[in-house]
Amino acid sequence: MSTGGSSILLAADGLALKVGERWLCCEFSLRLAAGECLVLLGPNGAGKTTLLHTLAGLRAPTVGAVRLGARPYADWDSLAAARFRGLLAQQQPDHFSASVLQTALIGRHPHLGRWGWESADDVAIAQAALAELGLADLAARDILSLSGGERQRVSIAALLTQAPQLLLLDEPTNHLDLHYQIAVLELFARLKREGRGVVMVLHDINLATRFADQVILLDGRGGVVAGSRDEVLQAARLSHAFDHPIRRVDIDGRVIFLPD
Ligand SMILES: Nc1ncnc2c1ncn2[C@@H]1O[C@H](COP(=O)(O)OP(=O)(O)OP(=O)(O)O)[C@@H](O)[C@H]1O
Repeated sequence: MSTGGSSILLAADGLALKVGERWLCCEFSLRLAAGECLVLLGPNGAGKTTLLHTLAGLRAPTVGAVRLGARPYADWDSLAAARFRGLLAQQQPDHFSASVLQTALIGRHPHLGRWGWESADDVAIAQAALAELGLADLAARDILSLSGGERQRVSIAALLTQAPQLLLLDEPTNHLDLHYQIAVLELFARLKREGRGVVMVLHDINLATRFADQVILLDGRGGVVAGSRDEVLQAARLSHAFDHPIRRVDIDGRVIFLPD
């Protein structure tokens, strides 16, 4: 995949991943430029989260190299890396009571000075992020009292509060109703247009069709196809990867993939 001359936020060369004795994907490369969205697709257990965590620098690739901006993760100071890229994890472990605002403020930690105190500006950034996710009225609520969808939106607000250049999102639509699924993906699309980079794991092929510029499709058997959205999202490739017949339908100028 090539993205011309614009600023590269994330690159991987000759990447291949193995867990235990099983290869999740054979070698491939990627380039993600500012202003682009890459979607990772594939069946359960194919390796999407493992790949996302590798791209986030949380685990080393089995083969190949990952670069954040122009440098390998090993050359990054951990706080600087946390200001550059942020990860929305698939599950949020909540063990202790905290307010929604305090939880969103965790996103400011990589930005705080040596004493670690949040300033009024940090609080304003967190409050704006909560408002963006429709959570302003819940700012004082205990995080342990929230519904699944509300909790997911707080996690997204914490990521916006972190304000990284590159957003790595593991199933960002988890727990969200239809309205918020589209709203959060539109929000990430806006951040992308403003010059950030987005990498996200999705299960919905039609949301991938709508929001991706590039796609990496893992087939769960070690096969991987990486390329532009239209190169990768083809009925035959998707049917093979998901081991289920999938048809392409064109409706009112939009492409829809339907499982038989
Ligand atoms: N430490 C490990 N040892 C052995 N296998 C592992 C380990 N970690 C992950 N796996 C396996 O690697 C595979 C890929 O897991 P991963 O979570 O990346 O898949 P995924 O595509 O994100 O799946 P899902 O769609 O179900 O979330 C799974 O079969 C998982 O059980």
